[in-house]
Amino acid sequence: MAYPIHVKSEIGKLKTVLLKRPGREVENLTPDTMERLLFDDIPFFENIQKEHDYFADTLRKEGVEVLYLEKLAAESLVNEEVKQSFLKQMIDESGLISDYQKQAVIEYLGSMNNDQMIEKIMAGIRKHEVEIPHQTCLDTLDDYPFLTDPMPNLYFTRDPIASIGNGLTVNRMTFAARQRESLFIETIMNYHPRFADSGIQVWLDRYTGAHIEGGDELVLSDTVLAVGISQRTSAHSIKLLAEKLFKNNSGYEKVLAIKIPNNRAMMHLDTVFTMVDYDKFTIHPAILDSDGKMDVYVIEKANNELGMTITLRNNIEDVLKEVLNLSELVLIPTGRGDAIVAPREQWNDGSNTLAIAPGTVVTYDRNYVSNEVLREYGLRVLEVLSGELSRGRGGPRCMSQPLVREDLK
Ligand SMILES: NC(=[NH2+])NCCC[C@H](N)C(=O)O
Repeated sequence: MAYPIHVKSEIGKLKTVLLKRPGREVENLTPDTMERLLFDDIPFFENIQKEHDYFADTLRKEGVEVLYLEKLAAESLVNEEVKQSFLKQMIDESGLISDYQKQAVIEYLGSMNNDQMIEKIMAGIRKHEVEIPHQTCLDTLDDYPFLTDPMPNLYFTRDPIASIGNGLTVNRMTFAARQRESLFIETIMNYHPRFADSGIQVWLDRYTGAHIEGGDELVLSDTVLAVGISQRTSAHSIKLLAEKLFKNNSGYEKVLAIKIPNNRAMMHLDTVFTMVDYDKFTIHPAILDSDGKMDVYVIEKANNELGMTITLRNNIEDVLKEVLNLSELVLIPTGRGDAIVAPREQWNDGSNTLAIAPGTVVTYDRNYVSNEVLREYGLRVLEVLSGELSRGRGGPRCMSQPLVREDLK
């Protein structure tokens, strides 16, 4: 049977991917809100859309089926009851204070067709758009222009979800700015005809008591995962994920919990480390200490009381060789490891490659040194436009969620 989700590696030929075209939500960023909404600058709208279309076309030309989150979400709400309960939950999670506000917003959105409604929820709702009874109540009087916030990070489809084997994690995200994103995913998985009732396993849901984001979740093989302990993913959530995978015949038997620095530039593991071929990885040198070491906790399925053993190691190269049965392995340094080039290109996601087949990667054109190094190592590098997309601090891996990859031979 063909599963709607089937991802057993980071590099198997990509067959189906989930994207989100940047919409009005990025036009609703302002200098006052961008930091809280996790942006470092305001993108030029027309160009960010063009660049994203170029990215999608690059994938299509390589034979990848491109699905759009916004379209799937709208198609999931055909049933009126489903639509109403989705709307209610979305509005409950949108930070509105009074019931009057909530009711007025639900009525406003409910009067639209499903495509418009999804677009509007994602874009955010300005105060002047909705007439609210009892407008004099204090909670609508401040200067803040939005009733519900825009969700400008939606084009980073990597994060609210992670496909693992024939299942997924629907993520409880760290910052309020992104938490509603995974409600779209949950709704699609439960109600879209392509996914509903197809036996997809949910390894963690968005109500899990610990946070995790897909940028930290790397599927190294059909038995091994790597998960970053990062600004966005807690060690506790990795333990919960390992437990769930080990107990439920997922096929996964090892999880590498990789500790990375907690800062803006390196918010997720995939901003500093990605797999690009059977035996090749990109790595940002700044995650290694002066001896070239870092903390890697190897979590293995076991027949003990915990159901697992946990061993602290510090040589990532040795650990990767062992768990992937490789005699040799290449770590390719971002920006050639240069003290200026590496941090500069990493900032614009020079380490954040999307592998679409073993040895074929999609990268941002601006990171020309890192791209050159990848080519020197024999990789096929497909460059995409990055003037505006990069302002959201995410690259090709962040902007894509593989749903189906071919198994490796
Ligand atoms: N997988 C990733 N590295 N995603 C990058 C997400 C960037 C986004 N602005 C955020 O801060 O959440």
